[in-house]
Amino acid sequence: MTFRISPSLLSADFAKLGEEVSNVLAAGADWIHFDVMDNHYVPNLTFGPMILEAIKPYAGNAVMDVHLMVEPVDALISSFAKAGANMITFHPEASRHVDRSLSLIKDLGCQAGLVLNPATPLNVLEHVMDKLDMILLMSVNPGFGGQSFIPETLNKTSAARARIDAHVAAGGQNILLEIDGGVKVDNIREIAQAGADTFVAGSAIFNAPDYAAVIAHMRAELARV
Ligand SMILES: O=C(CO)[C@@H](O)[C@H](O)COP(=O)(O)O
Repeated sequence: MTFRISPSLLSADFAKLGEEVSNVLAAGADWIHFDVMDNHYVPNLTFGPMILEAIKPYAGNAVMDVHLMVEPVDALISSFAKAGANMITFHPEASRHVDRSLSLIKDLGCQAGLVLNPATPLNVLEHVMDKLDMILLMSVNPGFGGQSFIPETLNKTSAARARIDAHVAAGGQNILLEIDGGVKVDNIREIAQAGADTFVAGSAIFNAPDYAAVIAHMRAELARV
């Protein structure tokens, strides 16, 4: 399996975001995870599309993995697609018309995903599997970096993996499975063994003095899966 590491800029130094993007990619990251919080859907406020546009040149060809923690979603989907997002994910609770929001993302030329909070059941995926490029399972409640991984996420990850495998076996497209929250060197292997292939890590990488060393450690753990 191919694994991807997507460092969350939420824990980066906001005073030098462009440099942080270049540095973490040079340190071996695959994607850049861009957490958009609106102080409405979640109790925190981060960045908008103008910031994404400003940092995009620092990312080269790396996927800008935009996680919308906003409500409503549709107007911002368009703004972030124009600003350079490659993957756009949103929470089903935040869209009145989930199928329409997924189509909007695809029509704008981006990849689309749904994000499930720890207490959101997998059933919400049932009628939209054909439209998904990625499922993002939150392993913390959204809004803040630096929280502890919720262990029940491992069972949910296995169940999501089983759904994806069944979908592919029935002739459907592959769907990436990303986990976000409390991902560290010491739990990434267990999360991968449960079925994840894409890992968001914020504080584990950006709070460390040597990004490359942490990413190399994570990859070494993933190589043991
Ligand atoms: O979306 C979120 C939080 O809402 C995450 O992306 C966190 O930013 C991950 O941070 P760590 O738990 O890895 O520090």
